[in-house]
Amino acid sequence: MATLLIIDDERAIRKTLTEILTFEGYKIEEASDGEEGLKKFSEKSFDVVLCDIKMPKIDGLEFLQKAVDKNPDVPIIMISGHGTIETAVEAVKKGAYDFIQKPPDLNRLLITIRNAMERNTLVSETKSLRRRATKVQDMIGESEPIKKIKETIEKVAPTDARILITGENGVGKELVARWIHEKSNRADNPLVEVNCAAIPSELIESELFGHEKGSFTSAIKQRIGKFEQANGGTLFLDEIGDMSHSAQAKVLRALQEGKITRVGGEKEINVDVRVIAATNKNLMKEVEEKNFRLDLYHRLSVILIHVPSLNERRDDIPSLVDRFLDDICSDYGIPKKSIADEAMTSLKEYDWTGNIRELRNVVERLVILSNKTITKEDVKSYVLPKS
Ligand SMILES: Nc1ncnc2c1ncn2[C@@H]1O[C@H](COP(=O)(O)OP(=O)(O)OP(=O)(O)O)[C@@H](O)[C@H]1O
Repeated sequence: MATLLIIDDERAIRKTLTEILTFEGYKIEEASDGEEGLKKFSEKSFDVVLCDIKMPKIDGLEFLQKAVDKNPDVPIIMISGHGTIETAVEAVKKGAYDFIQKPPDLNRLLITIRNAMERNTLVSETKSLRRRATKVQDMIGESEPIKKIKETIEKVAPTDARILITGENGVGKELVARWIHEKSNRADNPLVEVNCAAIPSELIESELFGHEKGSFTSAIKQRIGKFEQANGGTLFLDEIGDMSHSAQAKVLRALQEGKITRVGGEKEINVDVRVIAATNKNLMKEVEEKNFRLDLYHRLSVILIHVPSLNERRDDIPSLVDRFLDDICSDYGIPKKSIADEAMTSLKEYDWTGNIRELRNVVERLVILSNKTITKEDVKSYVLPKS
């Protein structure tokens, strides 16, 4: 549900706006002056902010400036009373999305909010495009398993075969999926990622297949699901082992027929999507325990890629550490720190239950806390042994 922040010192205006917008299906938070508004704005994320211009303490313009500094992506609509229209125009020049006049005209208000939300989606879509334009991170490692994974990627990427990637958390499953997409004929189209474990089971179907307006209480407008967004490209279903039974059935149908139906809709929509799935679970065990459908398992696992844990390929640790030192020091804008041989040996022997993600965090910690050269003592002090 979209959340709006209304900042106005006039209680009556806040009350009216809240009533109207709640009725329209928005979730509303109120603030009675710019200061309170700014506090809420910093604490939570909002889809749109409505802000009065004339207020005590921090006024609308000052709020705008500070809010834009904090998060330029949230559209702010100014509410202007008599005599503040010029200020409202100025506010728009300074980054406000638009303004509406008091007393607010209902239609104009709703349209402005809707447009603002749409712009917001565009902004995030452009960002994800930009992210896509940046190069996929190198896959570091010369160990036998990594070499084999790289060879497999070369072979399977150009086909449309579905791939199941298995391995513990933080081993690089997502990176493997990105490389497969990058080297496929679909690379110019989107790679859309869904983390099935992060989405509540009652929302997963709408997330994957979209919904029609009004199909359930919070479905205030039509929404395009991830399958449609990934059309022509790749859909990466991460943590597939956590998907609900009913979503599994629908995904199976989408894979069998290449068609989906939005939640609450009737129309069948053709989708051309290559699915790559990943899981840290033993899916066959999930099948035996009846948590996962065998037919879906077979559909997803034409090619299996297992990414071994870092503890099983310790030879890759030095080159990973070296790359992370490079990246982190350049992010911090400092000369690259070096690492003593003995310190590297300690890192090679450490128990990396958190895999590569943990290794990167540890290297970042060492960069921050150590002097020019990371010593064995640094590793001893800052990388605590696991019991
Ligand atoms: N071979 C590699 N070379 C360089 N960086 C890597 C490599 N493998 C993984 N990483 C980095 O380690 C981090 C974790 O990798 P990734 O997110 O791909 O793991 P994952 O297995 O998908 O984790 P999860 O199961 O928790 O989603 C990322 O920042 C990734 O870029």
